Amino acid sequence: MPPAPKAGGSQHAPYGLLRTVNDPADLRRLSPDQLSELAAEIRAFLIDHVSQTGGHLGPNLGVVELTIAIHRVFDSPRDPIIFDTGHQSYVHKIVTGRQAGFPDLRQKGGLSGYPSRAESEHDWVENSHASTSLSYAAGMARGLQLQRKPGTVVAVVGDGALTGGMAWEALNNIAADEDLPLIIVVNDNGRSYTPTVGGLARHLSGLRTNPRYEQVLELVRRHVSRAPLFGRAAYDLLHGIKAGLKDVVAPQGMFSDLGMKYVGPVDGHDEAAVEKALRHARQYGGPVLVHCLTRKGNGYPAAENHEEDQFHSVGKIDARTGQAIGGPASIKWTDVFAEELLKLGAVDERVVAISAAMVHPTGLNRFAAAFPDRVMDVGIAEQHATTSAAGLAMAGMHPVVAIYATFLNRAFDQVLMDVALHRCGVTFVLDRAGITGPDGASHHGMWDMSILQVVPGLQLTAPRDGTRLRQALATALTIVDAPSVIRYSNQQVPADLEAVASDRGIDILLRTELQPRVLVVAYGQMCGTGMAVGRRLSDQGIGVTVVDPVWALPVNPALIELAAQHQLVVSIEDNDVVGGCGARLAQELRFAGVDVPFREFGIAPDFLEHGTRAELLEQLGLTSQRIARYAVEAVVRGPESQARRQPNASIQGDLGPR
Ligand SMILES: Cc1ncc(C[n+]2csc(CCOP(=O)(O)OP(=O)(O)O)c2C)c(N)n1
Ligand SMILES: CC(=O)[C@@H](O)[C@H](O)COP(=O)(O)O
Ligand SMILES: [Mg+2]
Repeated sequence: MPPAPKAGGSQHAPYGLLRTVNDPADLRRLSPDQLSELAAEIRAFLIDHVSQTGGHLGPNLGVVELTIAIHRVFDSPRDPIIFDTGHQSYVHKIVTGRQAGFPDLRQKGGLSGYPSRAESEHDWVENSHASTSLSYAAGMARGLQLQRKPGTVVAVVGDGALTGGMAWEALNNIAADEDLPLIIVVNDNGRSYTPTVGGLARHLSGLRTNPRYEQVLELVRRHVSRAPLFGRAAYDLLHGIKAGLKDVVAPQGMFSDLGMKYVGPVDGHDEAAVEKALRHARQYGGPVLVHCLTRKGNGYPAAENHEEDQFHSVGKIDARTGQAIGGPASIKWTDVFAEELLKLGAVDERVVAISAAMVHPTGLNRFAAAFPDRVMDVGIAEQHATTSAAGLAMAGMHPVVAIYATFLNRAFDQVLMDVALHRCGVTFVLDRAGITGPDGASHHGMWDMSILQVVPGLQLTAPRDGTRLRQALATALTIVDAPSVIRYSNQQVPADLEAVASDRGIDILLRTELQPRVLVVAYGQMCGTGMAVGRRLSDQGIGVTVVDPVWALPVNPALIELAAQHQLVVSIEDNDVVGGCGARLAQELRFAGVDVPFREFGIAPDFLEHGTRAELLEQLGLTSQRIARYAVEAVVRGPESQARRQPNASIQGDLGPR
């Protein structure tokens, strides 16, 4: 049990031993007692800091001893250490010289919540999308081999990430290469957010034989090595006993069946035991899978006992109690979706819901409680989720795939070729669309409208408020011959924004008395910004119309006509500006022969650092001030006045300061 942080949260208590650890080499000088003390200090450090900043507290409390052991046995960065998903890399950062950065964890300009190559030579993979580590590791190990470089690649992969398809593509390859210098450390805490699902989870728990398997083995090893038989005979005897034991005490793991050397299961909170297993694995020389049993939130009862997700990801909390700090939870888009799906599902038995290991975060938990056999958690398997949804639709159901926008990226081909090609009525509800903030580059849901707008027949809406979300979900369930997409952010739901008129499905939010010169087309939550732009233009005596297309894809012909009645069109979206809905509208105008100056405002085609949503929107110039300023100058001095500042300016340069 770590020393309890002092009342009132972060005291940044002195961490005597921890302060002496500035590099992994410092770990190798510590005695077993000091290692136990260090683990306790690291736990206290994590609770002390992450309770202040928010972050992945539970996963990191579960890998304290495991990370220490890995850094004592292997020599990072000569031995590259890859963390799958990367949310459990805080301990790795703590022991690789970044303790001082934790007060600014996940804040703009501060420490990333994931590995960061800019931060350290010990970090390799920044992508927070799960199930990729074994592929990176296989490639790196092959690279070391081909260059005849020394070094062993270590991949730390969770039981949840192992349910992802890429992990099995990699395992298939790795198992066939008996010389690959690769150690796979399975961090098996039995959970993703909730208990990990599927046959693999069952198999892993089957491998969690009682620890007696290792003890019995140790006993046999000790006595056999003293027997009169020596050399090969002793080894064969021991090997035969061990294999027999494994069959008797533990089911033969599928990893061994695949040809992988399997070591474990090992108590992942017993640093010495993990170290021993890793040293044994390293001696083997080829790919080895070391199966470590851990507990998410270990050592912090508030996390261990947190039923929903064992503090997988927390906001600011009271370090002593684990209670959330801050005002009453505001109504999020997810809450509105959860409530509406429950209502619609109660009267429409076709509705089934699919999640990729995120039932709670996507708001499906209430539907699951009411209709347990109509929610499928497929594990971290977005591609399977998408194509199995196509299968459900073919069987006459109406599947609703609830998924974070950024994670749909990896299922694009399934949306295109498995859903849309077959005209399947599947509804995708994309949560965390747009700028999400603290999770950084691979978590912003900024590409969905760009990649989805090329899918033939796909219908997409970005609701501007809760009422439009409810209406959108009801409409989506009537679309039975094409994929339908509803996307919204991780923010709280704005107040309803009623239209002053509607024109063939287009909601007109603002129309000045003055002859309208500027048309502002705002998508989703950016309608608020669109209205602010409209008010600024109106205050400057410029006639303006602000509209919400409601269903953004396919482009509504009424919007083309509306654009033709204006001198300038400005689109605003919380999506990559390249290939987004604005770009698609501009293209449709061109195709329709409507020659009106057009400027799209969106997210620059770049990988955005972590920060708050507001900070990043400001940085991107996605503000009403900047957009209105552009529109005024374009209308008053002509769009050419807004020509690119230099002939070869890239899109990024045009969207304001980087
Ligand atoms: C492709 C993808 N889908 C979903 C997620 C969201 N996610 C982040 S961590 C996590 C659970 C990971 O479970 P596991 O690999 O067992 O790691 P643990 O948190 O248990 O240490 C999920 C589903 C993700 N990061 N990537
Ligand atoms: C690591 C990961 O992918 C998730 O844990 C993610 O950080 C959750 O994001 P939210 O906090 O927006 O649910
Ligand atoms: Mg897990």
